[in-house]
Amino acid sequence: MTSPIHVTSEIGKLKTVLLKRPGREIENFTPEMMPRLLFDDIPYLPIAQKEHDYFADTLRDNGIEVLYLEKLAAEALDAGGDKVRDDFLEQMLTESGYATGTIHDALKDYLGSMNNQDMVNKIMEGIRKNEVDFVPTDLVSAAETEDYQFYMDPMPNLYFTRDPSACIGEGLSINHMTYPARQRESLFNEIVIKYHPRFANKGIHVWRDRNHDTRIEGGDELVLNDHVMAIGVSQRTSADAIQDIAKNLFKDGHFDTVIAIKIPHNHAMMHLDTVFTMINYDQFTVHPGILGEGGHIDTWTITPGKNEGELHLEHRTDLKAVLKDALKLDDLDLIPTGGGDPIIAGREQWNDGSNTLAIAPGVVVTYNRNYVSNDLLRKHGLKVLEVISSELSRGRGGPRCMSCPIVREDI
Ligand SMILES: NC(=[NH2+])NCCC[C@H](N)C(=O)O
Repeated sequence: MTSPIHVTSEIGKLKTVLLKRPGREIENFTPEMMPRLLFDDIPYLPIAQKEHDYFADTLRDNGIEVLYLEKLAAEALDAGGDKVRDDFLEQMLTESGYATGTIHDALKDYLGSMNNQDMVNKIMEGIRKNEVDFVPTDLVSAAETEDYQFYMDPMPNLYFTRDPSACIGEGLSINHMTYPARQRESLFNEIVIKYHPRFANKGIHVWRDRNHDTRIEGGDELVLNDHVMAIGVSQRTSADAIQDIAKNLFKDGHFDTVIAIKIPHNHAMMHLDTVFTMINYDQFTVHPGILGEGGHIDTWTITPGKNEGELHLEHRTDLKAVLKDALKLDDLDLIPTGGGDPIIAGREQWNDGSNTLAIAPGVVVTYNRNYVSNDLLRKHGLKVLEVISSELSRGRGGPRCMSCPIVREDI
């Protein structure tokens, strides 16, 4: 039986990818909510959808099957039946702050009256107080702050499907994410893997599930080849989580090396893939801003230790040398975002100029607005497919963030 998930590199010909078409959730908030929701602006929904459809069409035109999270989630609930739907709803309400109580009951009635697709869409876009038929009379619900508009917050970051889960080999990680704004997202991935007919009971290995306190996000998880991963030590991914997943990958998978790369902990560079991506057998994009004096950066090469369950860590600071050794290459082409010019690099990195999605070795999808980086990629021999990006980029993520590869051909 071939596994429904198969990802043994960042660059192998992409066959199947998971996207989320931006919906009402990306505009269902006010400027005051932006920092907490990890957005820098409020996108204009019709244009964001147009841009996203253009992105999806670009992938389809290149022979890639596009799946949508919102559709898979509803189909998973359809297949799971009443008990699965009820458990999912309870879990979602609990994680939204309503484990019990009259608001819980009112929200459950409200969502419970919908079909699965409407319910999924509604949870994603958020629930305003004024849309639920409910007058609080008990002390706890009456004490809820009146001026806050939402019972359940929107989840505008869902179109960054890269982050709540990551496919690795024939398995995946279903992630406990860092900020409350995104923590509920991976519940959708969990039900898809457990109950969607395409994935359920197919022997998919979950390298690490969402029931953890330590945090990891897919934007930090890069599959370099069938035995080497790079994982960012970042604002979103902790060292503990990296060591935990490394142990599981070494124990039950075909992986023997995890390179942990420490990047600055800030919003513009929240994940490794905002500053570093693999785009060909021996080519990478690198944002010059992550390299310190002399081009150095902290890395730890993690390999299995002497005894079962132990890890061996080697600290090194020459990224190029570390990658060359791990990938057994004589040379490497590290292509600097914005050509290395500090103003252009800063500007283009902010709009995800380093966040390229490879759909085959040497073929990448990028945002058209990063024209300096795009030209440079072409000069380095890459085929660059540009997609439109005025509204999508306001969420601080590019083509790699907006896509979760499910199946790639081996390299
Ligand atoms: N893989 C990525 N770089 N994803 C970008 C996620 C952006 C999103 N606004 C966040 O802060 O979480």
